[in-house]
Amino acid sequence: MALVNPYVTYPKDRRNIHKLRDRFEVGRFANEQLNVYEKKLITDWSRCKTIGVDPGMRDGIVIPEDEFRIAVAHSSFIIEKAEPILQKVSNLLVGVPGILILTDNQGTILHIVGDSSVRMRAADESSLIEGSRWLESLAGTNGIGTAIAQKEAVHVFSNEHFCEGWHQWSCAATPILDPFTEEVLGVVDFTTFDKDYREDAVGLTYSLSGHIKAELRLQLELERMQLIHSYSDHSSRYPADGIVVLDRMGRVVRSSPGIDPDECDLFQRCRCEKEQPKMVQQVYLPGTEREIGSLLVIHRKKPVTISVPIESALIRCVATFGEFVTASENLKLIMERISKVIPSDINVLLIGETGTGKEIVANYIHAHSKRHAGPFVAVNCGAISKELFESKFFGYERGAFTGADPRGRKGVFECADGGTLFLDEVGEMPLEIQAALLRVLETGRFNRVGSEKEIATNCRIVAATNRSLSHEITRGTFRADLYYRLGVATFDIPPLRERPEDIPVLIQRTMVSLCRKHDLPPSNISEEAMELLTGYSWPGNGREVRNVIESAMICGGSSISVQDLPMNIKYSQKLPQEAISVSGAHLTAAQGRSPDSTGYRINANISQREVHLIITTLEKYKDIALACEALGVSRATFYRKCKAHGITPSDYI
Ligand SMILES: Nc1ncnc2c1ncn2[C@@H]1O[C@H](COP(=O)(O)OP(=O)(O)OP(=O)(O)O)[C@@H](O)[C@H]1O
Repeated sequence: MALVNPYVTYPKDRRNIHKLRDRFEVGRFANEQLNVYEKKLITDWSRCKTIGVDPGMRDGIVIPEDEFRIAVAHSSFIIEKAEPILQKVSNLLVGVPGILILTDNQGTILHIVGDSSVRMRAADESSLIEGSRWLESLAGTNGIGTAIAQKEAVHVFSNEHFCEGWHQWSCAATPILDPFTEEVLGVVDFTTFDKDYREDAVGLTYSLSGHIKAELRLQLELERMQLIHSYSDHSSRYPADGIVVLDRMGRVVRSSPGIDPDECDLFQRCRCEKEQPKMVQQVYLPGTEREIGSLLVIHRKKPVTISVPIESALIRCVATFGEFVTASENLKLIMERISKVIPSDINVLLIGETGTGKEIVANYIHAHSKRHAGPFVAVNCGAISKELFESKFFGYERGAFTGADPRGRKGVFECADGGTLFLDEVGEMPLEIQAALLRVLETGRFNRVGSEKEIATNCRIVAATNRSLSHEITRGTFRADLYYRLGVATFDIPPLRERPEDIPVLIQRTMVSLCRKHDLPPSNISEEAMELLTGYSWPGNGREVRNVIESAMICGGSSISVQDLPMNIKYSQKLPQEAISVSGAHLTAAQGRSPDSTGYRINANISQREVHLIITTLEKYKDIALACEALGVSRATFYRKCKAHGITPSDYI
């Protein structure tokens, strides 16, 4: 805001203004050479005349009391900040015959401080009191109204005022602007009798307005942060709906992607054509009763719900651990505990169903450990034949066996030297190999196949399994001593069905990453499709999410609807919580954990559904690898499930 307004920059001369006003009244200024200041006065007076302001006005317009109360409530946060500032300055202006005035953006006087005799005469002679309104359209050219109209600092002196009733006053005024939007929020005015006119008065209002604006900035920043926090919080609580948060002035601070605030009735007016919010909440400053804005939950119009890529609040409330994301409070705690053991270099065992993200957790451990500059070597123990185990793990010397690389080869222990060795599906390891692995873990040394020479190894082991190793120990298929060596720190990664809040999160993440991978435009997902996806039990966890979304995106283009989902999801029904936990127990049992020890029954319906799913997928793809991919399970899991259900895959290919 620059001090360039002619009301400020031109010297005040009552006689000249008087002459100009006479010529204005008889319309004799048309052909005259007027300077910028005179032109400005003529323009402003003409505007007042055109809109019908009475130049003979002697009393300001006072609004009804209840209207004034509303105006005060509406500007309470400005009053709160401005009042102490004006009071402090007024205390310093001892003996100065003037009053400091605060108004709202409608020119309503909210607060007056200063010389009591000036204040009294202003009230008596001009109704210049709290509750009077000074917009230019009501009171003609005047300090308050003209500062609002021109959004600039002004100094309206004596007979520069359009109405005769204010000619005895001199009013310096500066608008208070919103620190973020630069909209006028109110005005600071300094009024004296015209005989006490002080050129520096406008400087006073200018600096007061700047001071108030700075205070408001701090306050609004704080409120904005709180409003955004409420938005994030509600977005994760109502993932299927749209959220709009408004600040205390009713301005939109944030709205969910796909929700157009213009399409919504943000103030819930009756008989409104626009979308009515299904929930409205006031937002308060924490620990206070101070209302800082409101939050609206809006039912999303079908079919579009979630847009990708988005800066969604849901995503924002999600914790990320490298590639691993979760909105589940329980899983966040587990991940935090994992983070704590990373610096210690101890071996870590991760237990969780297929596709729960164990490998990305292992990667996270490596990337954040002191070994991060070393190699990360992942080995799927379930995919290596018994015969090749030794050579794969320990390497072999030249000519060790027929068909081997004639130059010899390093095993994974050597490859992972100085880094992390990730042993996936460690529960699938044959007993003989377990003994060899245990030896290496105990001694830190091994021999290549066909060599007498011992090699030292220096790697951290992160192992993963979807089996209950304690159950395997009781069955005698897993060595207890190896279990204790591997599982110095053991963590359970819960399946997706036990943390349904992660389903939309993984869907969104997957859509964003697939958009990037396939160079696709941002995609949407219909509400019905989203409902089916969130109600599904995801036996293949994150991997299955990826497969389903990838094929749906390829089929459905930029908008995924129910018809793009696979049959098993399309015809799945949301399972009641009880059934979901039974289903969990069933899958756990199938993976080797004891159903008896957990006391769960196997639900025959769910078992049947799994059988149906495996068979129809096999019949559709006629290929085990493709069927595994479509189901989102590893080959080992697939075979385990076939075995558990007595299915012979070759019967259906
Ligand atoms: N919480 C998660 N955050 C991000 N991606 C996830 C998450 N959970 C699973 N995924 C995704 O699911 C897929 C499978 O992840 P990963 O291979 O790490 O699972 P796993 O538990 O090791 O499976 P397996 O039993 O076959 O070893 C990956 O594409 C991964 O990106």
